[in-house]
Amino acid sequence: MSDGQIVVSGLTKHYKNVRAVDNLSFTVEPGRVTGFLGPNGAGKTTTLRMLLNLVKPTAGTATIGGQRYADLKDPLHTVGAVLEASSAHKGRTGINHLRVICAAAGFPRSRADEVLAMVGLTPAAKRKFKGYSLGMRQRLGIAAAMLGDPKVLVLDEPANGLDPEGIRWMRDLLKSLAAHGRTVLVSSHLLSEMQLLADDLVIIAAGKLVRQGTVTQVMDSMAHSAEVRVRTPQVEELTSALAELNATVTPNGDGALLVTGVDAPGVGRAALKAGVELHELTVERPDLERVFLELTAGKAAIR
Ligand SMILES: Nc1ncnc2c1ncn2[C@@H]1O[C@H](COP(=O)(O)OP(=O)(O)OP(=O)(O)O)[C@@H](O)[C@H]1O
Repeated sequence: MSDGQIVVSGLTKHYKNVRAVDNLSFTVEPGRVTGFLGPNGAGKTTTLRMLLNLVKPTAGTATIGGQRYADLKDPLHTVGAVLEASSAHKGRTGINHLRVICAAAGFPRSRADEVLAMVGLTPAAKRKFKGYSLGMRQRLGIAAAMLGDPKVLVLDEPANGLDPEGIRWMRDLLKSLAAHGRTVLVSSHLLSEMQLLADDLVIIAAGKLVRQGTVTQVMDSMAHSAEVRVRTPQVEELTSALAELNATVTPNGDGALLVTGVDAPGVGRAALKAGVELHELTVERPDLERVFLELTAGKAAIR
């Protein structure tokens, strides 16, 4: 087993009336950014907290490189985590916040300057934490997580509070950390962001796994919902030919028809057979936003 592989197996957390996480299993590979997606209340934070030994599972295990967090020999060099907008002593400067952690963890003091530079906060090093914007606090949180140069990075909704430029910066940083072999697990409900950032996706709803795979695999698994856009001067003939195949045909308003239930070759064959002239035949891939909504629709309520 690889050093930085995360394996979640049968992980379960029941609170009094809520199955926050329900027999959840998935793996997260090193060298890749994995997006951990789910609607509000899906159980993402609870899962990450169990992985980091901050919440005790009702059942199941979560391991990093084959070991539970509690059994890691050198946790600070193994896992760095940013669980919520970083909190720090309000009157302390950014650099001092990091130096305090270095001192407590036995890291060299110079490491504080290195990670501060890594997150682009050097110009604000001597400003007090209370004057930091939410985006700057997120950056400081990441800096703190990177102090031990960990193999695994776990971030809960790191894009929260970041402006578009901050989000781009975060994306580049996380991708480059993964490209250097680290395991990067990022929770989010920002699907558009995950589409740009993640290599792999783990999608949960109501505490349960709904999909795991590469971004492309997850999209392909939803291929049945792909629509075929077709344009023809013989709308009625094509519509009735497709109706025989039980396809659903919806006028798109711009003169095109949107067809579901039959793939593009099927539409082409039906048109040929019916002697219908086609002016356009395109597959409209569903975007991740739609895939995600379809996968998790209705699940948030049944808890
Ligand atoms: N300490 C707790 N006691 C009782 N219920 C809890 C506790 N922590 C979480 N829950 C419940 O467990 C479920 C999952 O919560 P969790 O915070 O893990 O979801 P999430 O996916 O991180 O959601 P969000 O995106 O809103 O942060 C929710 O219904 C939540 O109310």
